[in-house]
Parts: sequence; structure tokens; C-alpha cells
Amino acid sequence: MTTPASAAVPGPAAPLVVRTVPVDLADLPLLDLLPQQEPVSWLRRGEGLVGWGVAARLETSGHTRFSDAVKWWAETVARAEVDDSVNEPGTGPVCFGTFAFADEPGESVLVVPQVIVGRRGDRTWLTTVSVEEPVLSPATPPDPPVGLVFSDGALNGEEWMSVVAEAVGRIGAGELEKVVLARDLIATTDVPLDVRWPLHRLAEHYEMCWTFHVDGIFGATPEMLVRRERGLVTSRVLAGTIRRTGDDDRDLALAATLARSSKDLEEHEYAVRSVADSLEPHCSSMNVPEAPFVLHLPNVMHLATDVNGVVHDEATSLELAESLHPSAAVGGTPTPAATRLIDEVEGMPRDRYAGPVGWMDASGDGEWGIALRSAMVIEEGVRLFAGCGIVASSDPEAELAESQAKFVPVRDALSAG
Ligand SMILES: C=C(O[C@H]1C=CC=C(C(=O)O)[C@@H]1O)C(=O)O
Repeated sequence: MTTPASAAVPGPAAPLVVRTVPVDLADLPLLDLLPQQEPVSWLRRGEGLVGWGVAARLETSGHTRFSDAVKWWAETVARAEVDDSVNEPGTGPVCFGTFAFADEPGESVLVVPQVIVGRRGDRTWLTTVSVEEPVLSPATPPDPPVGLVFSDGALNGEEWMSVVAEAVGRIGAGELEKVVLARDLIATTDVPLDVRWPLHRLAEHYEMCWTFHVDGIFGATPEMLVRRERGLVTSRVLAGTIRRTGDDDRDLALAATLARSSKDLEEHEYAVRSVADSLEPHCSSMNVPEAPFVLHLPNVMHLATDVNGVVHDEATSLELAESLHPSAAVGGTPTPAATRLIDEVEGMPRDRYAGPVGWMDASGDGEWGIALRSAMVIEEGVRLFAGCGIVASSDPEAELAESQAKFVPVRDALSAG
């Protein structure tokens, strides 16, 4: 079912009036433009999109959440009055989306901001949607979190390790090959979080990741579920992790260990296979590298594979994201057995953690990351998430340590110092 969030917000019935013009912002970081109210962001290395205000919005849920969103967006852009003098991916009408991991529970949202500013290479543009052109200038700086206190989420460390042990047993018994199990952490704050605070810090420290915020879920994801651009499709698949020590020489040795680790290579292979198998029906040709490379992030290193293809059908980036979700980087292998086990033992709703998050333009081009290294704004503060791929040889204690390392980006970004 498609329901606009409020009666004041035009749904697909009221045509959007969209205008994109080039702007010159010199070197002003796009994040500096974001006001505290209703900010959205999708940025990597200073490029991407930010926006604010709500010109149109869709909330949906259940197993039709992706098809509802695809239909709503097609209807919205079909009726829009568009004047786009820049004509790049991400200009003209653009929606931002965040999707629940599972059919139940969780709301999925598409939002069309009133103002969007984009940057790609040396081009910067402003898109307005049914509003006057604003004067673009730095917004007030973000406020740091007040009274931040972390506590266990649904399970404490010991309990989560027993769940991992249970999964290892079930894998050993032949029920499935891999499952990704996640845990959460609660951060309470004395006043509502100014989400721009962690966004600035994530963008600064994790510049090789996509720093996102859409409707209360934010983070810096290293994993691109799918990018579709002018007929080309790319997916960055990650699975297999080792923590960094902070000592460069030791980290290089660890990277070599990761690249040879049979446990991590097995975990990675499942994830690459799931992505390649889902993309194949949409592609006339594909390149799936035989061996992964090691992606170095400030907190961890991952085995990574970039899968590329040429799309031969009309599938939009969001339809491609739907067919890829949940990949074995966040679900498992085989997918049905893995998602059943997640439901049975994880002990918490994932909501939008590990679901697709990103944006799409009127042509269907867009980028959908996996909402990892992420947190959801909740009434009491923030709920952080981290998950780990479990295979037959996984050790619960090592997985707990890995999950702690995966909390680090958001955890550090929330600290006031
Ligand atoms: C599920 C997460 O990471 C995935 C992505 C990269 C490496 C992973 C791993 O090694 O377990 C996970 O598959 C997470 O960060 O919450």
C-alpha cells in the first residue's frame, strides 16, 4: 500500500516541478550545506548528493516494499515537470530510499527532498523540487551528542556468542553453509541526536565508504549492493574480515593472512556467487574476478570483489537491488535457510540494518548500498548494528571481536571529542 506521510506532502497525484541548474560552490563540502531538519546524504570522497526538505514521500512495508517503491517512483517521475540543464546521473528528479531487511518488521521509505545538491568531478548542481531556489550557504554547524551512554542491545556478548555457536552447530549438521548473524548496541542521549554530527565524522574518517543518512538510518557503508549507470552495473561484494591493529607493518601481514584464509575465502565466495547469480539474468556480459582484493578501512580489512556487467533489460537500479537482496554478505547460503535461521536465533529485529539504502534518478540509474556500519535513530538515542558471516569453522569469540570492530565507525563518530 502506498501512503504519503502527511496530507501536506504531495504524493504522486500532484506533479512535482523539478529544476536542475549548475552551481558554483568552489570547494565547499556538500555536508556543510545540510540543515539540521530532514537532511539526506549519500557521499563518498566529497562527491554524491545531499538534500533536505520533503517534496514527496512514500512509506511502505512487507514483501511488496520494493515493487511499491518502483511503481510509486515511475508514476511520480512520469507526471513531473522537469527542466534539467545538467543531465548527469543524479540530476533531475531524485529519490532517496531505505528498505527494511526483512518483509517483517520495519518500514521502508522513499523520499524526494525539496532541495538536492550534487557533485560529480568538477560539476556541481542544484535541484529544486516544487520550491523556490534557495541561497546555498553553510548551515549552522552540527551539535555534539549530549549524555551519550552505550549499553547492550537485545543480547549481551555472551548470549550472542552462544547464538553463533548454535549457528556453527547447525552449519556443521548440514542445515546450511553460511549465515550472517548480527547484534545491536544502544546509545542513549539526553537530547535528540543531530545526525549531522556523526555524518561529518564518518565522511572524514571513512572517505572510501558511502556516508549516508536517509530517514533516520545513517552510517558509512563500504559495500555497494548495486550501481546502475548508463547501462553498466557494478556491485562491490565484501565478506571476510580481519581487524586492524593500527601498526602498518603488522596490518600488511594481516592483509596477506586474510587473502589466504580458507575460512574467509569460503565466506567471500558465497557472497560473490549470490551476487553474480542474481545479476546474471539482467546482464548480457559480466566480469566476475576470480580472486578478491583486500579493502583497507581504518577499523578492519575486508576481502572485496567488484562485479561488473552490461545490463540488457530495463531493470532500474532499485529492481536490481531487490533481486540482489539479501546477498550472502548479509543473509547467507542458501538464502531461505539462512534467513529462517536469522529469524529464529538472532533475537532482534534488524529493521533497516543490512537493507538497501541509496538513491535513484528518473532514468532508473542510481546507487544502492547495503546499510552496514550503520545505526538507526530511535526515541532514546541510537541503535547501532554489526554482523558477521558465520561458516562451519567460525569461532564465536573471534566473531564477537569482529562485531565490536564493526561498531567502531558509528561508535567513534558519535563521541563528542
Ligand atoms: C554484515 C556486516 O558486514 C558484512 C560485510 C563485510 C564483511 C562481512 C564479514 O566478514 O562477516 C559481512 O559479510 C556488517 O558490517 O554488519
